[in-house]
Amino acid sequence: MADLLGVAVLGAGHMGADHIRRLDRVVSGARVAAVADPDAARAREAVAGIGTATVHTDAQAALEAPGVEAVLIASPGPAHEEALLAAFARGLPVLCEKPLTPDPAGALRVLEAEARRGRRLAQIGFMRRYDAEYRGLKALLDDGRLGRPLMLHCMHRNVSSPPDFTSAMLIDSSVSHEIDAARWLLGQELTAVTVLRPRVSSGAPQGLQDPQFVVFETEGGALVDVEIFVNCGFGYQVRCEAVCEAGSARIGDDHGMLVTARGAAWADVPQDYLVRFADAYDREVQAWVDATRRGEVTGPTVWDGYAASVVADAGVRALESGTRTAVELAPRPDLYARTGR
Ligand SMILES: NC(=O)C1=CN([C@@H]2O[C@H](COP(=O)(O)OP(=O)(O)OC[C@H]3O[C@@H](n4cnc5c(N)ncnc54)[C@H](O)[C@@H]3O)[C@@H](O)[C@H]2O)C=CC1
Ligand SMILES: O=C1[C@@H](O)[C@H](O)[C@@H](O)[C@H](O)[C@H]1O
Repeated sequence: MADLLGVAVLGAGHMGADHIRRLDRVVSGARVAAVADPDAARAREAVAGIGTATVHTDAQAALEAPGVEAVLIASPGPAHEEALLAAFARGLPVLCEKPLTPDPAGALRVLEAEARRGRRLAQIGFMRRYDAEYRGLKALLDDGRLGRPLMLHCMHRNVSSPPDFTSAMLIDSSVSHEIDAARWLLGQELTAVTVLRPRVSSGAPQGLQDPQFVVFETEGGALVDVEIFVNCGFGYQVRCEAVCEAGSARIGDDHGMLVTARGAAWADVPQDYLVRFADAYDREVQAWVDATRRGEVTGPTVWDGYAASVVADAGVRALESGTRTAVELAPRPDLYARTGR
């Protein structure tokens, strides 16, 4: 366990650069061995000062670089399938940012490739499972004190969306987190989705259906509603309230310090996910490094990533058609044993 795990990071943009900093300065047991980004200047900037990292414009070259033992994929979603399959072919353990792939067909190919190998290689980057508040809520629901969960009311707001963000991406990029969180919290698959279109905010870029109101049905008969609003302008806010038979529990109101003075009260509101979920990303990457060094793979599975892609795809079709859309999952391979209620 003395040697540091050599990690190749694919993609040195917003998330990739943050994970490179995290691997270099926050988590223990790992080092950045290589980075790949078609934008070489961005890759060089992300590893400035990290003497051990080689820089590549091609992902394959980074996987083959000296000292690479594991891969962190932080390239855009459409590049994930190729990177995952290349890592699997080399037997390299992977932490792959969400989404597994944006399309269900690609996600199924990745699922089948891992299942064919007969052992897990990839952890999917659904970091909310490592957030202290989400973990507290999960523990409370699992211990049964509140009775059976009936509904989840979720809220997901971003200050602004990146350029080129589409109406579909509100679901397959942003709501993908609620899809995974709901499946995990409830221990149930999502079976159908309906998307309602509130009036569009004047703060939304031309042509973007923002906000949206998404309703999921679960196999156990619970309902999950999600307000997704990615150009709210005022803060990064993620909340979830579980309403159960014998009580309710809500997370996401934690503002740190609340100041009261002169007849008013105020608190800082985080402006983006890198602040709100900083601890969750740190725990996620540390857990991945620790498990990899033990020769294990833990955390969200490729099945979880596949299910999220299928549900999100049904959500995008529901947005387009305006009708309730059923979710159809492929049979679950034995490799991904079912857990939860
Ligand atoms: N877990 C979370 O909360 C978040 C996850 N993400 C996910 O992280 C991934 C990256 O998102 P961002 O960093 O925001 O995007 P970004 O656009 O800031 O960066 C992506 C980088 O990947 C590079 N790239 C493009 N094709 C590549 C390839 N084939 N191989 C290697 N690099 C390639 C681009 O040049 C760019 O530098 C996405 O999957 C996104 O969904 C993004 C934001 C938050
Ligand atoms: O994953 C993320 C982004 O890709 C997505 O675009 C944002 O809406 C989410 O808040 C963030 O966590």
